[in-house]
Amino acid sequence: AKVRHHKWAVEYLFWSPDCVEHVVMGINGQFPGPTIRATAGDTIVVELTNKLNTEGVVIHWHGIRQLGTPWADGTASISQCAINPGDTFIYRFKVDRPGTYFYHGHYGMQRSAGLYGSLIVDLAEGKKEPFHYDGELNLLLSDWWHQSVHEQEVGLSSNPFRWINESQSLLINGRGQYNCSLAAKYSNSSSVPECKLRGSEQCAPQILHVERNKTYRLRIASTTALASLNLAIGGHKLVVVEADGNYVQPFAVDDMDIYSGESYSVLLRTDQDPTKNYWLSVGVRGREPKTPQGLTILNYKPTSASHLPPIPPPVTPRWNDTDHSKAFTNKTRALMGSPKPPTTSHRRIVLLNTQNKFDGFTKWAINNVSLVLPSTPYLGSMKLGLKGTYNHASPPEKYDESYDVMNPPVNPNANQGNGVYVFDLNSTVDVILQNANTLTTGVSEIHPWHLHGHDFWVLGYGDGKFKEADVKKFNLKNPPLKNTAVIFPYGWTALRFVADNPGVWAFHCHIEPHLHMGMGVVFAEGVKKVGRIPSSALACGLTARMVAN
Ligand SMILES: O=C1O[C@H]([C@@H](O)CO)C(O)=C1O
Repeated sequence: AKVRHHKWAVEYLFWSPDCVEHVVMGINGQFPGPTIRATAGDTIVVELTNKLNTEGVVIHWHGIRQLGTPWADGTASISQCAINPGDTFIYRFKVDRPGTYFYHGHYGMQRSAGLYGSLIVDLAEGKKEPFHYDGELNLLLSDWWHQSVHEQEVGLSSNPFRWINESQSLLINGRGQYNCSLAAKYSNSSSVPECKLRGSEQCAPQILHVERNKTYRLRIASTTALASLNLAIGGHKLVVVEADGNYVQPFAVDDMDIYSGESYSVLLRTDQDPTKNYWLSVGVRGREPKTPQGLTILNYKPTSASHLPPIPPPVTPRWNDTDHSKAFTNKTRALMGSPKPPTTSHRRIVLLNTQNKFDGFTKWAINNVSLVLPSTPYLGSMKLGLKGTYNHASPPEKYDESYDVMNPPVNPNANQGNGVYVFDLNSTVDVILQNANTLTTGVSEIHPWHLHGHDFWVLGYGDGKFKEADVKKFNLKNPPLKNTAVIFPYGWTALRFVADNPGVWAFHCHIEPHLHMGMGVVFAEGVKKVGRIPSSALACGLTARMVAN
């Protein structure tokens, strides 16, 4: 096993992700940040210097469990203090399992500002993937706004509330086209002109070059702020083989959904006419798509990449065709031989997701509590037994049974809080995520929930209110292991995990403005067993005083 050392500077850059120049949060002069590549068992060291001048920063390694290093999880107010301007923090952690991952900012809305990149862990030497492939292509998907993240944040926390609305563009590896379209000539209604790109522009699509009759592994991760996406490649099938770093029973689809926080590997067989090129398209699901598709080209060598595909890009399924999304999601099953969940759990918590008001401000709340992070990070507070840094009462384990999930809340007023769900170390926990109607009649939204520090088994999805009888329908045979799972509109999702990783862990909606509006909870287990926390992670709030003494 190797130690892979990286020296990074986070800074604002002028950049044109979608051919319009704005400011992005980049790393070492690059947007997206550099790809980290490692082998399972390696140790990754990132020496991160904050060159933002007027704001703190942290980076979360999404999908890496941080076994034994909970202080390296990169969540401001939870695992560490934000790194101050000019300071350097050293992230040091082991990548114990192969898979497709990514990293991103986890302070304020810095992910929306562009602070992200890919993290790919190869199999340890001598080990074999359960599938064959000849080549690899990497796609990191995101959405992009022209309004600055600071303006977005202020709008979300203003009264009256100002929603960020839909993004201006979708980016594939940080590249999209706003004022023009690669596929303008196929569109009869489009008012945008054909893009005239030379290929060297920051917004020029990254062409996917392939050879005929080969199998490619596409590694796809979504770090969108808001959008749920659907990806398709004209004329080609996609065979899904990995989800969130875990192997799945392979299944073939014409198009696939990917929610923010998810990652997949799909196999692509280049078995089509090699004298042509093909569109790869990415479109918005679950919200009325006011954002044009993200596009790039699958180019068969030696055909010229400038030959536009003869047929229009794949049409994204209708945004509100939830059955299509459910059909895809329900196909995901763990690969035979994968670890199975314990057959029973020690504790079940039910988390109602609602949009609420607090003092006139629009919020999201979980069991009527909207999360406000404390100024002293939990990990240090809890390890050192500090009092008064967060709500010590246990947050609610369920919601009022009479609550009508099909209608807007009768009493829309939520509380604010920052209590912790503390689990017995090594206990098995079930979480039922219960969706509901927003403040608007007839609206329930998609929320992809991401758990830090663990994978969970997805035991099932259902419509309406979760009932005790639904337990009988749990899939205990081959539930997929994931770190992010969606709740569908007006539905529930059941998860099971083993609380075996001493630390304090965020569990939240991966839609960044929703988390900003309070849509998250905090889990903890075995904190007394956590090793020595580096003092650089404790340099704020009440823990700073302990370090000073
Ligand atoms: O949090 C949100 O707020 C808006 C809308 O509900 C109110 O404008 C929206 O679509 C969200 O996802």
